Amino acid sequence: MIEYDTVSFAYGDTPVLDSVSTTIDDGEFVVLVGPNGSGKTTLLRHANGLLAPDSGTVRVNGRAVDANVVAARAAVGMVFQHPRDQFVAATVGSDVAFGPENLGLDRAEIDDRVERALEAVSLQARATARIDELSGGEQARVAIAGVLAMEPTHLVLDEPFTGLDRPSRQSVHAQLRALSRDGTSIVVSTHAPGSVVDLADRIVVMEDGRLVHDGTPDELPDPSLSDVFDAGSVG
Ligand SMILES: Nc1ncnc2c1ncn2[C@@H]1O[C@H](COP(=O)(O)OP(=O)(O)OP(=O)(O)O)[C@@H](O)[C@H]1O
Repeated sequence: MIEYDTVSFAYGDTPVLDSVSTTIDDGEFVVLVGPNGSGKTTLLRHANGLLAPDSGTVRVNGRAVDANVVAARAAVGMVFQHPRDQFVAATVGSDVAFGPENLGLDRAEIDDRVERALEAVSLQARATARIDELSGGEQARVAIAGVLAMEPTHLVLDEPFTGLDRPSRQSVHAQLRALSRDGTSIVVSTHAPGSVVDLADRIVVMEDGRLVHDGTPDELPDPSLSDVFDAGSVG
């Protein structure tokens, strides 16, 4: 469970988060929607201690993130906006192995994790492929596999559909749906919700650093949110 309790944050003199409270339950699929600059990335980066609140608290599995950043990072896997920036190796398998290798696991356990992570994103046949030869959708799935190999209980994806064509998006959607069914909680941020909303248990809408809507997809559309939902539809 990830709990945001009245979290406020500013970059220097620029306030970005204004007393944000919401909880992501275990196994829940949450879509975080908001225009560019509304504070989505800033909010997500608090979930594993990349940023710390000026006031309020973020807890992961009941423990304050700033009291144990290592535990929060183990529990919350993050896929950033441009997966390409996240790769550290030339081939799929070696990139996915990088995280578990840094945990100091033995080789058999590393190989096992890589196999399971690639299977979870249906890329087991591409383990020896060069990452720069993959499609955008396959690269997004490799980034997800790299995080899954760390065996997080929560997966947080910041604008994972940017630059993906429709088949690639559908493929990533399918993988996220499967992971969610297997019990991983998932948070996807997007400025252009589109069809990812169909996967969500809950939609959280941000505007200017505040949560302006937090509810099930059935509770949408709220006419006051039409600007957000008209902003685009790529997700
Ligand atoms: N490192 C930083 N230093 C100063 N201001 C920042 C920094 N990162 C983000 N901001 C500002 O904070 C505000 C919120 O940015 P944030 O990236 O969290 O929003 P977002 O909703 O994720 O938008 P986007 O989809 O464009 O990433 C914006 O006004 C942005 O310019």
